[in-house]
Amino acid sequence: MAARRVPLVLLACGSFNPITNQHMRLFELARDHMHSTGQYQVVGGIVSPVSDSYGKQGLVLAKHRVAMAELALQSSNWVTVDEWESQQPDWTETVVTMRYHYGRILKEYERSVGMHNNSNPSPQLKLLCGADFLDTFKIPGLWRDDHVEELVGHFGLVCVSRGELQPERAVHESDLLSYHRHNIFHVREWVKNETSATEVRRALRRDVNIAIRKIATLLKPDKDIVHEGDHIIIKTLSTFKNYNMDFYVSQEFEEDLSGVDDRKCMTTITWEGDRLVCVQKGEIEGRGWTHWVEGDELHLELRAAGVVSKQVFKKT
Ligand SMILES: Nc1ncnc2c1ncn2[C@@H]1O[C@H](COP(=O)(O)OP(=O)(O)OP(=O)(O)O)[C@@H](O)[C@H]1O
Ligand SMILES: NC(=O)c1ccc[n+]([C@@H]2O[C@H](COP(=O)(O)O)[C@@H](O)[C@H]2O)c1
Repeated sequence: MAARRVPLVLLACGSFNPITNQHMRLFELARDHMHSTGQYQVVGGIVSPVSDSYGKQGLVLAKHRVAMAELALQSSNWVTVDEWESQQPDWTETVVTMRYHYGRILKEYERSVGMHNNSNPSPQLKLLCGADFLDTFKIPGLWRDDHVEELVGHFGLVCVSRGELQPERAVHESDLLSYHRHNIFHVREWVKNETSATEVRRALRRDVNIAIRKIATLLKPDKDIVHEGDHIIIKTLSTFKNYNMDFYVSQEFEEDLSGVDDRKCMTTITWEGDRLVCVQKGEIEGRGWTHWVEGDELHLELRAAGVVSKQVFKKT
């Protein structure tokens, strides 16, 4: 009788700032590879974005990184985003995140064993990473030795090649990694792919047209409104762009939206009862918006060429 395969969950920790299609491909490559060993059955994948306190330059707020990852992974039936790490008040070391998920996975398994009396092998959790991640083990002071030991000795690593990096060499040059090499799985990505979150952010910064419009639909912005008589400032704060609208009620002004979606228009904002109504005369017919408050909610209706979209903001 064939030995039963070990159920395996793959966990990827990182900034996901933002998630890219290469992150999603990592999971697919790793799953195929682990299945090809004949020992494992990959039963799930987890994307775990770091918390805001990681403090890396340009790190977008966790709620946006999580929201983008959730949308990106909607089409996957086995990889999900987990918010736990991203919501921790302090930066969480990777091994601590692994312990948390493994504890959760084991509890679930024990519950199912109790219910079905099954004799399947216990599940395992392995860290899924790119070759650049493995290279960071050798940076002095970045990783505790006992953490690396636990990571590769107890859990295990599935490492996907990235560019010219040589993860096999990194393992060979470390006594600790070499000792646990049987628990480090190397996956070769043969398709040359230089996608990186840094490059995606750079492209977004430089080309605000198509990319920013697409990303804007994924963001959850905050609104900060300062209201002094007829002078109103509405700040729309999101991670890729902040936009300030500074105006006097009933006074037409030229609105420069070049940092948002590359257009200028002549804008007038007036009160209609307790609703703030904006008319934007420019390239698109019937463009404008209406803001109003209902209890704890700020409502925004956006209009353009007969199309209406709505946003609701919760008071914080
Ligand atoms: N193109 C890629 N090939 C292999 N691994 C990748 C690739 N892109 C990301 N990864 C891996 O995905 C994990 C999470 O990556 P992370 O969020 O740090 O993205 P990143 O693209 O490396 O970001 P940045 O460019 O900002 O450093 C890491 O283990 C990283 O090595
Ligand atoms: N000692 C540790 O546990 C340790 C050290 C450095 C980075 N990391 C993790 O590696 C990942 C690195 O992500 P970035 O490549 O986006 O910086 C993050 O998830 C971070 O938490 C962990």
